[in-house]
Amino acid sequence: MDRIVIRGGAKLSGRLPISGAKNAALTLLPCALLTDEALTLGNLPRLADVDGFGHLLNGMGVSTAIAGGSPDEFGRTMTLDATRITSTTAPYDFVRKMRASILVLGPLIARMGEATVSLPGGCAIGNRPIDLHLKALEQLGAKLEITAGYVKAMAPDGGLKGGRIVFPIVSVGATENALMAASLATGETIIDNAAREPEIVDLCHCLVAMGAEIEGIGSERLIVHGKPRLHGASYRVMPDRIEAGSYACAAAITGGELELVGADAEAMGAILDGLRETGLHIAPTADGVKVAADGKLRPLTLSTAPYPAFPTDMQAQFMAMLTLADGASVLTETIFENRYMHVPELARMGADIQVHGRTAVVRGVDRLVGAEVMATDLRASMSLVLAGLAAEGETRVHRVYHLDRGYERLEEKLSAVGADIEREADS
Ligand SMILES: CC(=O)N[C@H]1[C@@H](OP(=O)(O)OP(=O)(O)OC[C@H]2O[C@@H](n3ccc(=O)[nH]c3=O)[C@H](O)[C@@H]2O)O[C@H](CO)[C@@H](O)[C@@H]1O
Ligand SMILES: C=C(OP(=O)(O)O)C(=O)O
Repeated sequence: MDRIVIRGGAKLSGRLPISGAKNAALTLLPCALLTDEALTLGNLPRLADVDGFGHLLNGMGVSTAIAGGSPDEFGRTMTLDATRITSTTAPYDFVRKMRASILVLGPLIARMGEATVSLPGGCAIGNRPIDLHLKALEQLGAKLEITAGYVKAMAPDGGLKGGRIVFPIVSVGATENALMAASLATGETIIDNAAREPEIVDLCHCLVAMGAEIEGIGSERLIVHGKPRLHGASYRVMPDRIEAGSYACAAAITGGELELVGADAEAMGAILDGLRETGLHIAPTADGVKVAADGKLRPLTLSTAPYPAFPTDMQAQFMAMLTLADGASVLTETIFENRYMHVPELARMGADIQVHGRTAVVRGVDRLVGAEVMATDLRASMSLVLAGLAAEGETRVHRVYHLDRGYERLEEKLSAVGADIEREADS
């Protein structure tokens, strides 16, 4: 299995391109199932999850053609054609590797009247049930049956009907499934307590480009006027705010300066606020956002919560950065119950972190020391890379496949701005 080897200590500086957003891509790809015309998605990041989703759709009879994308370019354009859907099943093997596979459920039942999708089960960061996805689809008239680890969903005669969905807690994925299904349902659907993440806004804009009618985009109440059919469209995936935030942390932890080319500052509100609080200078540029460290990092207190608050997907990277701050930081994780798997690994590099339930107290230390560390999930992996960039000596991050789910050619991007980092393959 590949490893990432980092010799820490280099200050990063230069221009670093930001890829299309993984979490937007993973909800735009299943939109292809909503129409018998072609959907072309540009700026798709080259990630294991995007490839995996393409293969899942191929298994359903969707053809995928990739245009452009020479090996030295970032991003690709994919045209997906779901003229004939030949299977409405998402098998266990896909869903267990990529939870976002559950996002085929809404589109399939809306267009085909049926879907059989493996239950995803838990994962390294928590339990992650899908009850809210299922309840939302029931509000649109779907009949559900759970057998042998699969959820089998059927639409009533005449298809899904608009309804009222009130989410008891904010869920990104359940809001996405509800939006896609409601776009092809008969009549009006009101979704209350909808997630407001920028990736949801991206999904709404793509659905509108396909002929959907949605009111309240970006708010917690979405009103969808269902259409009998949607048509093809061309849509460009938004920039990845989590990737951009992660590389901003890389500039901060190495005392460097980076221009994040293509980053969208507007979508990064709470992330940039947090970075500013640590003392990082942040300025918009014509091409993106420039971030520059200025002396010792200041500690901070933050809590993860749904957008527009601080995202759980940035908690591990901030924690790595704050291990070298001048004082004690307090981080509280409110979204996933088990998202501190990086703590013992950071501790092996000299970090001083105490976890009490959902809260972690990070006391800044003077230095980190390189070590062999094990990545447990995507953002935990990035936190170890960040620590490695600042640590004395060599860090080897094992189980790199997690990083390949969410960071397009990480070692290439980082070495181009001065990091001493390489991928070591098994001989
Ligand atoms: C592919 C993608 O976009 N993944 C993101 C998405 O995941 P995902 O869509 O899975 O996350 P959710 O927003 O649904 O999860 C939020 C919380 O709701 C709970 N929940 C969710 C669904 C449900 O049916 N029942 C339930 O109890 C979850 O366990 C969690 O505690 O949003 C998360 C929260 O911003 C991010 O960390 C993930 O990177
Ligand atoms: C948790 C994440 O993704 P997923 O929902 O795809 O597991 C993430 O991107 O940090």
